[in-house]
Amino acid sequence: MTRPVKAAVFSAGSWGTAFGMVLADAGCEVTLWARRPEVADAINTGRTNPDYFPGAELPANLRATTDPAEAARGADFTVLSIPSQTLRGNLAEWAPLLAPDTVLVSLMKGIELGSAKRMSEVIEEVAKVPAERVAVVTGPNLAREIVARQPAASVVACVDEAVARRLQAACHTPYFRPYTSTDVIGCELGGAVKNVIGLAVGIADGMGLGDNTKGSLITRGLAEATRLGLAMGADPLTFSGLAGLGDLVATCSSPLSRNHTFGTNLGRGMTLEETIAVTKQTAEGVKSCQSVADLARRHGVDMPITETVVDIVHHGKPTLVALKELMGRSAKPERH
Ligand SMILES: NC(=O)C1=CN([C@@H]2O[C@H](COP(=O)(O)OP(=O)(O)OC[C@H]3O[C@@H](n4cnc5c(N)ncnc54)[C@H](O)[C@@H]3O)[C@@H](O)[C@H]2O)C=CC1
Ligand SMILES: O=C(CO)COP(=O)(O)O
Repeated sequence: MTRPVKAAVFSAGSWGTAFGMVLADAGCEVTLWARRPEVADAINTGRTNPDYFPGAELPANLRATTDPAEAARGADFTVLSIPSQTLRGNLAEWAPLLAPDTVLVSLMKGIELGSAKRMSEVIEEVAKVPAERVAVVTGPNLAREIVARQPAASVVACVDEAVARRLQAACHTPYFRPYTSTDVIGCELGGAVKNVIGLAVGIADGMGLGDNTKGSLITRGLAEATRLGLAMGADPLTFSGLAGLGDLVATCSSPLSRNHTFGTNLGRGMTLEETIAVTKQTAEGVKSCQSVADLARRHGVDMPITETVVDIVHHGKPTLVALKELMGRSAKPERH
């Protein structure tokens, strides 16, 4: 008899809990690492994570612990779902605890500030593992809808296709349909850039602008992601898939998106400080817009919407001025 696949998920936030549930529903034995003992207790005794998903019942094969060594022990897959900017520090602590040969799986949609590294690059560097042992899950996967077991598709990417197929089997459920890819670069860029465009669309929504603006921002945002991807060696077709267009559509249409909501609050006239104060969960685009803009500059790629988001969010540029400048750039042919 073959033993069940074991998965460790760091941590018990919104997407960590939801993806842990997906893995458990797919038949894995899952241990979530929670920072706070009350969260681990609620999961183990009440089968719920009330801070994130009040009322949602979690499966019995999803357990939680505050002990990272216990979570990591014997895991075939070690899933990482924490804010991108904390990954390097946290993983340095967890690396000595990781099961030998475990596959590290990033759920994170950010780019490291300063280094401008993708999450899989940070993982390879800190855990000292080859690219063949690092995978990425990305796509239109708003955690709250996943916890409600509403149908969604996703992409599991690894440079080693056999590893991607193993992960695909480990997280395939009647409501969660993962597709494999070997384009890790494209998948990670798709996730990081869509958060920045989600902020831009949120700002436009908050300013009271309509669906023509939204359609324009999504499409030209996709062109920015594709251009950056091409410059960095990604497959441009990845951006018209789930990791690109699919996630842009979900994020830019949904009030469940933290990036979209963050932008909407800014667009309505809240200050950055006020917006941060009312944002309870991770909105990766707020920091990653700077690292995406940095990547673009390093690769000589023009990303005007991304630059505009940086100007509004970090340099306090008034939204109307930023909009006028964005629309007033020199006329061009439509290119990706
Ligand atoms: N929530 C969603 O719908 C989705 C989120 N993602 C991505 O998943 C990643 C995680 O996001 P969420 O789970 O949504 O965020 P969250 O804010 O709901 O949860 C973050 C988790 O990280 C923990 N954490 C925060 N700071 C930490 C630190 N310094 N050290 C260790 N742990 C820390 C928190 O306790 C919490 O458990 C992000 O990169 C996000 O872009 C991707 C797809 C869907
Ligand atoms: O990545 C997500 C959906 O795929 C979640 O988006 P937010 O991080 O903006 O909530």
